[in-house]
Amino acid sequence: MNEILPVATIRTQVTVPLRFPDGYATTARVFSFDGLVDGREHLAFGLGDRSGSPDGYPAGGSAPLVRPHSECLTGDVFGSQRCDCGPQLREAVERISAAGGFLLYLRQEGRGIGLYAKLDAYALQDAGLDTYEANLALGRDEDERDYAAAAQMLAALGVERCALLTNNPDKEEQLTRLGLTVTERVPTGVYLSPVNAGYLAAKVSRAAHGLDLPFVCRQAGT
Ligand SMILES: Nc1nc2c(ncn2[C@@H]2O[C@H](COP(=O)(O)OP(=O)(O)OP(=O)(O)O)[C@@H](O)[C@H]2O)c(=O)[nH]1
Ligand SMILES: [Zn+2]
Repeated sequence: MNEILPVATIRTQVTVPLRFPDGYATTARVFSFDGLVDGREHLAFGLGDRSGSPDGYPAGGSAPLVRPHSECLTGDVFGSQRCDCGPQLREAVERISAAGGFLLYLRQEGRGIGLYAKLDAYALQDAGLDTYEANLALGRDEDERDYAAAAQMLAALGVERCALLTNNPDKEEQLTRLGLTVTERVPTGVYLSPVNAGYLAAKVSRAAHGLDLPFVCRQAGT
C-alpha cells in the first residue's frame, strides 16, 4: 500500500448460491472483514474460478476482475430506474463469475451521503437540480466516497493487482493511490432507462465517467 492503511483481516467466509430474477444463477464465496477503517459492514463476493483461491489469483496468473460497487438500495434491490445501479450489479456478477474475481459490495449508499439524504437529493432533482448539484444543495460533497476500506479488503484477499470493472475514474485513481495496481479499466454496459438519461449525462459531464453517451451529452450540454 502506498498510503498507510491498517491491516484488515478476513472474518468469515461462506458459500452463497445466487439467483437473479431473470433466472441467472451463480455461486459466491462471501467474505466479511475485521478492521475496516470506516467500521462499515462491507462485503466481498468471490466469483468464478478464482473465488476459492485464498490470494484471489488464478492458476494462469492473470489479474482478477474486480468491481467496487457502491450500495444503492433503490436500484440494486427494487429496480429503480432513476439510476443504472441494478443492471450494473447484475452485469458485474455475471462477468466476474466468467472471468474470476471479486465484487466488493460497499455500504456507501447515495455516493456516501446515506439513503435518506439520497432521497432528499432526489426531491431536489425533481425540482431541477442535477445529481451533483442536489448533493451540494444539501450541504454535502458531490461524492463523499473513499475507497480505503475497499483497498483494505483487496489486501486481505491477497489482491495486489486487478482489472477494474467501472466507468468511474475516481475509483481507479483512489485505489491506485492506495497501492493497488490496476492492469486495465474495464467499462460496464450503458443502461439507459426512461428516466435516467439526465443522471447518466451528469456522471459524464461532471465526474468524467467513461460512458459512451453522445446523444445524452449533447442534450446535457445545452
Ligand atoms: N447522492 C446521490 N447518490 C446517487 C444518486 N443516484 C445514485 N446514487 C448512488 O450512486 C452510487 C453509484 O454507485 P456505483 O454504481 O458503484 O458507482 P458509480 O460512481 O456510478 O461508477 P461505476 O463504477 O461506473 O458504476 C450508489 O451509492 C447510489 O446509491 C443520486 O441521484 N444522488
Ligand atoms: Zn442507484
